[in-house]
Parts: sequence; C-alpha cells; structure tokens
Amino acid sequence: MSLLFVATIIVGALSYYFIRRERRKTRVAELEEKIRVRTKEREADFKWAEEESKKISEEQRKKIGELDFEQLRAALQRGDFTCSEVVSAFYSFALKANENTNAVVLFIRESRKWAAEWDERAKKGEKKPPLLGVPISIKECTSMKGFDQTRGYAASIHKPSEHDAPLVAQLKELGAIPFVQTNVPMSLLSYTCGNSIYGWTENPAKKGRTPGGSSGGESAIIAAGGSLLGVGGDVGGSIRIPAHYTGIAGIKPSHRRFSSKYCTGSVPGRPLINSSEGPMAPSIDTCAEICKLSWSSTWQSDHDPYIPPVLWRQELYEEGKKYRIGYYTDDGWFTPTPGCARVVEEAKKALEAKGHTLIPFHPPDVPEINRLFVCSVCVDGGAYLMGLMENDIPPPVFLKALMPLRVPILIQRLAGFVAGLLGYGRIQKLSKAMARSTSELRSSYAAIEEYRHRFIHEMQKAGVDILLCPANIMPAPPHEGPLHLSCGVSYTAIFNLLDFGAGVCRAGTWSTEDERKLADYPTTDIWYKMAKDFSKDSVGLPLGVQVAAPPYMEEGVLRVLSDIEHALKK
Ligand SMILES: CCCCCCCC/C=C\CCCCCCCC(=O)NCC(=O)O
Repeated sequence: MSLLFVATIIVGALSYYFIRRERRKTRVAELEEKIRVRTKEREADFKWAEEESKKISEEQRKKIGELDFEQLRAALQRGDFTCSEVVSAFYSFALKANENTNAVVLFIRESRKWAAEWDERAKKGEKKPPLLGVPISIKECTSMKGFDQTRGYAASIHKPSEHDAPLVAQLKELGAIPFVQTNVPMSLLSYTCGNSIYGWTENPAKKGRTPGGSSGGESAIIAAGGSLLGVGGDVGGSIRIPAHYTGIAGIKPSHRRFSSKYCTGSVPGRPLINSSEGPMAPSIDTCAEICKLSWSSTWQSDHDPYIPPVLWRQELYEEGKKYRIGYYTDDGWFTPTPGCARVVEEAKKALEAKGHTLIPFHPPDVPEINRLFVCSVCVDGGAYLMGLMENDIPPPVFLKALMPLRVPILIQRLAGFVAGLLGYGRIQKLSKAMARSTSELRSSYAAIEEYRHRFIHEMQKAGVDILLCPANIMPAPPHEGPLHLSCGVSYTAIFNLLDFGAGVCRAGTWSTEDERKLADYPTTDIWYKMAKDFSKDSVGLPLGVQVAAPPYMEEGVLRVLSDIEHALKK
C-alpha cells in the first residue's frame, strides 16, 4: 500500500515536471516567433525610413542638421523649411544615430502624414503652434496610440495602445511630431537598456557602456544627434541617470505636474513611488521651454482632473534669481566614484560665482530610505515582476538579477543577518527591504510619509530651498553593471520617494585625474568593488550633476540647472 502511494507521488511529480517543461517549450517558441515577426517589421520600418529620408536634398539635410532646438523651431516658424522636409531629415539623423547605438525601436510612420497636415494648415495661413514641425522621440513605454508598450516583454508585442499619453498628446497639439519610439530595459526597473526583442542600446560615447535606463533609448538617440527632444519617464532615476551617462539634460517633475495617465510603469499599483514623465534634450534650456509651454495653460489638468492646475511660475525661473542651495557629495549610503563628486564641487563654485548661496546639507538617514524605496518600489516583494519575467524570455543577466527575489523573505533576512556579522552592513540593510506582510508594507508607507515631512523640516532648518548633489555613483558602466548594482540609485531614488522635482544637466567629463583617484576608492564590500570596477577606463565619458526641490518648484530646479549648464558645459 505504502509502495503504491510512493509510486503515485513519484509518477505525479514527474508528470507535473514534464507537462510544465513542455508548456514552457511551447511558450518560448511562441514568444520567439513574436520576436521574429517584430524583427522583420522593424527591418521593414528602417527601410521605409531610409526611403523617406531621401525626400530632401543633401544640402537641405545638412542645413537642418546644423540647427539646435531653438534654431530649428525658429526656422520652422519662419517657413525656412517645411515640416515634411524636417521629418525627412530626422529620419536620416535617427538612422545614423541608430547605427552606433541601436536606440530606435520603431519609426512612427504617421509622422509623415502629421507633417504634411501641418504644412497644409500653414499654407492656408492658419496660426502656427509653438512647436510646429519639431520632431520628437518617445520612450517605448510611453503610450502612443497604435503602438506597443512592450517594456521589453515579448508577450506584449502586438498589443497596441488605444491612447496617447497626455504629455505626448499635448506636445502633438503644440505642433510637435513624434517620429520614433526608443528602447528600454526589460521590465523598466533598471538603469541599463536592453531586452530580448530589440537588444542592447549602446552609449554613443563608448561602445560596451550603457546609455543608462530606463529611458536609455532616449538618451542615446539624443546624445548621438538623432533627436533634439524626447519624452522619458522616471521612477528611481530613469530620466536623470541616462542624462548623466550620456551628457544630455532631463527633468523628472514631481508626480502631479504632468499626467501619467496611460503611462505603463514597471510595477503598476505602487502608491508613494510614482512615475513622472518628463522632457529630455541636449540642453536643460530646451527642457525648461517644454515645461513652460506645457504649464502655460491648464491643458494637463483639463485632460486629467487628478493634476492640479499649477501654471508655470516664471518668478522662480527668472534669470538672475538667487537661491540658497544645500549641497552634498556623499549621501551616506554609497560614496560616488571620484569624477561624480568632483563635478558637484565644480557646480557649487560656478553657482557661487553666479551669486547663489551654497550651504552644506546632509540628507537624513539615506540607508533606511533605500530600504524603504526598495520595499515600496517592488510593493509585493517582486511577485508581479517575477510573474511577468518568468512568463517571458529575459536575457540571462536579467534572470540572474532577479535571483534574490526568488529567495523566500525569511531566508533573505537570515542571509542578511550573516552578512551583518561579517561586517557587510549595507547588504544586511537591503536584505530587510521586502515586505513580508501587508502590515510591514503599511509601516513602510507610514515611514515614507513621516520622512517627507522630516526632510522638508531639515531643509527649512538649514535655510535651503533647493539641493545640489551627484546624479549617480559612477560614470556610464558596462551594460550589465546596473543589473548587479540595483542599490546604486540612491542619489536619484530619494527624490522619487520625496516626490521632489529633480533634473540633471551635463557638468563635465571623467578625467585622467579621476581615473588616478579611483585607486583610493573604497572596496569594503562587493557593491563598492563593482562600482570601482565599472568606473575604470572612463576617461572622456560625460558627467552630470543633479538639482532637486520640493514639489511645484520645478522652475527653480530648471533655473539652477541652466546656470550650471551655461557655466560648465564644454
Ligand atoms: C530587471 C531586473 C530587476 C531586478 C530587480 C531586483 C529588485 C530591485 C529593487 C529595486 C531596484 C531599484 C532600481 C530602480 C531603477 C529605476 C529605474 C526607473 O526609474 N524605472 C522606471 C520604472 O520603474 O517605471
């Protein structure tokens, strides 16, 4: 009897195993077929763009290629070029940028039709909108009607959105022409950029390095000259880290200044750590112009009543406006590698020379804040993410990065306890991040709410309105680096947790002196060792700085960044 029982269990277990294996094989074959079809569609798209790009003379293309954002805008307003000529030129700039970066996911073919329609309306003498004919690139996960927002999941191919994201819709009404979708990391919950559908996106400054993520397709195409304006999204640094790694600019406004309706984040249903959409461009002045245009009317709140009707606050952006700025180069969680701290010191001096007052500031309790961030960014201990990944075909390094999430929470804590005994305090800290119960999750949210008030109180006590700090712990690392170093987002993630407006602009370049000083960088735990390793051989890579301020003070952030950019951008 007992033998029969054991045999039944064994046969049952084996059948279960083989059925699951077969199901997985069928699933993988289905997903691979979806990727094959998408690869063909993409190739056809690129051929289409190449043909369309020939609809303009070489001379015209060259002239358009020499213009920056404001010059292009003015030329379109004057009628020096038609919208159709400009999009033709940008198809070729994007194709060229894509050769070295693999930033483009798909071309938006309707851009051709939209350009022709604007040309027609201009011919009829209609009033020209302020962004008439300006081509814009769009991060793949930002909703575009008729296009997929796969987030790198093959399962989401051929499931097009029915809506434009509000920021895209508003920019379109202002005359801009979305013309390409750009690449993201699978899941979006990383600051690298690659997936099994479209591959890895390269940093135009150095092959083998990431342009950052998750808005890495945007930063790469903009830095490589394929686009003058893009739309990204940010939950822990996804606009700001790519801007820092590629030498461009971007701002993540506080959550309720642009609507996030229809924008697909990495983990939906995540209160307190929300996605913020925002502009990315070669210069912070372009980002300021886009914010100003958007917030000069109540368009966002008219289309999404959850957005308060806060208009552009010119008094905060006025040239010559002086601020009291708190600054720090080390947040007490992750000391940045040398160049990333140096550019903050240089930005500090430049701001003082402009008449701002700079005051040292210590953000309170950042290690604990990191734990709270990880807890509330994953919400369910990673179950949602793992469910999607395991039903898909992630690149092997993504699966590796997910490994800690597969370990039962009690074992995570036990391992953390051992790490603590061995002197690895940071690892111990994060091993306690995932919530084991709704009660633990509730207390994390309560702690975040309390921290927000405490942080503002600390700023008031120090008499500062705005903050200046590093954008990230290192210059652009190799592609896989961010997946091994998820804990490296403390400088940006804190401002998502606080829901501050925060932006990045270029402030310098990794130098031979930074490379030399790297020898003295700490190697006290595996994370420091990795940051040191990933920062090696980075001479010539761009470096940015970050500026942040409480909600509805984005105009102040943009003023300070503009002052830094004008003083330091080489
Ligand atoms: C892709 C595999 C990810 C494994 C994740 C393990 C758990 C890590 C926990 C926290 C990671 C924090 C990284 C945050 C990067 C955020 C980048 C961003 O802003 N993404 C946009 C978005 O999430 O929508």
